[in-house]
Amino acid sequence: MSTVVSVRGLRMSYGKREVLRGVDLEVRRGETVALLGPNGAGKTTTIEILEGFRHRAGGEVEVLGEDPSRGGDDWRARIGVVLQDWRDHPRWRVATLIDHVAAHYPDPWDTGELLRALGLGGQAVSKVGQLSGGQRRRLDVALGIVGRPELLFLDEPTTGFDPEARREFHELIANLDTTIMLTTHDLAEAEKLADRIAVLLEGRIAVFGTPDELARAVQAPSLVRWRDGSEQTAQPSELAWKLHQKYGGPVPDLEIRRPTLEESYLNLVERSAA
Ligand SMILES: Nc1ncnc2c1ncn2[C@@H]1O[C@H](COP(=O)(O)OP(=O)(O)OP(=O)(O)O)[C@@H](O)[C@H]1O
Repeated sequence: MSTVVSVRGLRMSYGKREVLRGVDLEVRRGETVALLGPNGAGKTTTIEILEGFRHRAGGEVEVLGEDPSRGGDDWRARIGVVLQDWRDHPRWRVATLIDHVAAHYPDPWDTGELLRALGLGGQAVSKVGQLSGGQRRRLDVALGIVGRPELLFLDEPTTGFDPEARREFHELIANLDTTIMLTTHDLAEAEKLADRIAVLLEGRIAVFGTPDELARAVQAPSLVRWRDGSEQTAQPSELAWKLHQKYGGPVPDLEIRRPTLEESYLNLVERSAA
């Protein structure tokens, strides 16, 4: 599987404040990677460096085979970007704006088809400034994918979506045939969309892997419940074995619940803050 994004020892500072202190990351073609981390961890900074919008202080970065700080128009046309906050063109009509952006790409989506796919079919002639927050966000996504990018960056894509819009958006993203890198604070979203999850903490990637690998690496406690009690433990099979011995056979109503992604994540963040 080929590598689409390769980051080695990425460093970035704002003034004297060092935000990224050696980020290593690799995204393979076709996969969806979620970048998680607390507020201010440097997720947007990382994404903006990969998009070529920000110059790094150090380290090696390659996106679609090029250094983003030197990427030209052809390179940029292969990348789709959905920024966190994009407030412009209030007077443009939705379809006109998409047509305008689509004209910059060699093989764009058909505007009507794209709007329908994003649940914006009824807003084609609405002015951008009159859209609701969720509709505006979907338009951001439309603008990010209209050029059928090989690599799509989504920075907190579903902020402000209602549950139905979020579900529809997840279906759309899951069906996109492209490599995706997204940031989110929604753990359920990361679990649903991402093949692998990277957690950015204190300027480095603390853990990178599937949700299961993350849970194993973090070793957040599992909950063991049985008829006569319950206990949280990082070694559930050990406890189950002890209980087995204590009962002299099968443990009545034994249940082992592994940590959710959210529990693993919070455990990791709390440990780093301690
Ligand atoms: N242009 C800038 N100038 C100075 N400091 C900045 C700038 N952009 C970001 N920062 C600082 O760098 C740190 C990382 O910011 P960044 O936006 O990358 O974090 P984030 O992980 O995306 O946060 P959030 O989850 O809140 O979006 C923060 O402390 C932020 O205040």
